[in-house]
Amino acid sequence: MSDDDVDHELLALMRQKFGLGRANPNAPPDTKVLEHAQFICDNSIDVAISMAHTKLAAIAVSEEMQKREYSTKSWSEHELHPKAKDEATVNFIFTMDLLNFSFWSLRGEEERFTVDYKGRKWTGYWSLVAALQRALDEGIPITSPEFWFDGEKDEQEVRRNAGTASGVTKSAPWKDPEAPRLPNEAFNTGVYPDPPAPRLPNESFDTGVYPDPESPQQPAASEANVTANSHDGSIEVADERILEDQHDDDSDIWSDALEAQSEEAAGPGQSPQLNEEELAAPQRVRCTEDVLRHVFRSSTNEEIPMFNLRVHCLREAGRVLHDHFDGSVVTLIQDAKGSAAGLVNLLADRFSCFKDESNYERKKVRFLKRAQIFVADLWAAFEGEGYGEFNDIDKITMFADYRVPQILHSLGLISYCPPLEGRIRRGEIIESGHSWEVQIRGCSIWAIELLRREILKIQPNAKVNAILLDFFLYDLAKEKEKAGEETLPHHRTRSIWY
Ligand SMILES: Nc1nc2c(c(CN[C@H]3C=C[C@H](O)[C@@H]3O)cn2[C@@H]2O[C@H](COP(=O)(O)O)[C@@H](O)[C@H]2O)c(=O)[nH]1
Repeated sequence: MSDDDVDHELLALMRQKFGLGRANPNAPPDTKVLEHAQFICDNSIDVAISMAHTKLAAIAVSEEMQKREYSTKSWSEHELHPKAKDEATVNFIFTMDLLNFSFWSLRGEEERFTVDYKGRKWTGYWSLVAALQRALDEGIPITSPEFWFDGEKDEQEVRRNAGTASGVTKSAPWKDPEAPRLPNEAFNTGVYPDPPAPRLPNESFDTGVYPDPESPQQPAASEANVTANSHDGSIEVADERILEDQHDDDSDIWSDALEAQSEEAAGPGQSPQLNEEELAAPQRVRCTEDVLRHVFRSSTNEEIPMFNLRVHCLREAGRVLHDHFDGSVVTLIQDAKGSAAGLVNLLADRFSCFKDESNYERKKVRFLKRAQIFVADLWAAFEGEGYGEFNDIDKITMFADYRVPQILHSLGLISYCPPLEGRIRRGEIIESGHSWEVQIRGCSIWAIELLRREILKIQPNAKVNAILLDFFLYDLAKEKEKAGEETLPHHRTRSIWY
């Protein structure tokens, strides 16, 4: 670091020591996400924003949004989104955005995690929404916090009865049901130990013939999984195959635990069988991992990505809501007193699984993607009224996921340095927290802000904010993907945050 570089850590320390720049307790809440996005963009060397393309996109995007009459109403028009303006919808949206991350797959369209619902096959984000709707149709109360909270106690009882708690090797502490928590550094780095790699196709076990790792459908050698070593916080990049071997080594112990609870999956698309009592009275079903595997069952060989961590998110949210918000999401919303930024900060402060932060140039930066999209989904679903009424909704920024940066790149608003573009084009995983990932996320947020400003320059009365721009561009990205118009693939980072 050269002499004239600002040492942000030292600056923050001096401010704290001399009470300078201390947040005014009466100031309106601010998430700092937009400020940090501008800081990242101003200091990015691998990702750039094109103002020329931003100005052009402002014309095209505003015209298309006007043509489609794009508004908060568009949210409820999606087939799978809940329509009622009630507390059940609040709970649905909270559950959805608690788990709204990492749906991309190393597998082809036929093999990737897929949910069959209402006669259609749903993948990606929509597979999550479909799985939740399917569970509710089956009478499983998957969107109620007390269900997740009570399930944690049930789970420990089930495992104690199965006598597996002591049997799980310490080499994978996150698998040990008695382990108090995921390693703290996992929350700090955002890199979580991957759940056991998906099992190989069943026929491999029957025939003993395993797919040739070099064969085209296998992930490229460089597409690795990233796992956090829970002992020293280091990041190990393990090849997919190595991870599968590890999984096979541990799987006896791990699958013993599951078998102790119920029959193993009867094969692709079949979940562990719920017992007659559970099937007859699903509303009394307990939220054990077995039941969650049933909820998130796939019609292919791939289970929902990062299953363990999704369970962890549900368990933590159930505990925090029970301990601090009377077990109610509505109470959580009311505690924010009508402030969108206040609700985002409340989520980030109270729920570690919403605390989506990173470091850039020795400064802590906040993205808070799922906390922000929760507030945005509430605002859109309730059309700015009732549980969706906020006095500062325009403080919400774009949600730094992996899909919108892809369309921003295809529209020319953002561009990548050749090594980064090459890595994305080859589909190689970028470690969570890597400078490249932080630059993509920060510059995408700032690009949407610049786009919003350019639209208001040409249409001062446009009803547009970062949320509607983001929703519109996400939907546009999915339309392009469906039409096979994808250009550069999205960047791949296995992350719990987005
Ligand atoms: N920035 C942004 N990211 C979004 C969404 C949505 C869906 N929002 C719905 C609600 C209103 C809109 O009209 C949408 O219909 C999902 N995601 C993220 O994308 C990824 C999933 O991608 P794929 O694997 O292709 O399904 C994953 O990180 C997920 O968290 C969005 O709107 N904005």
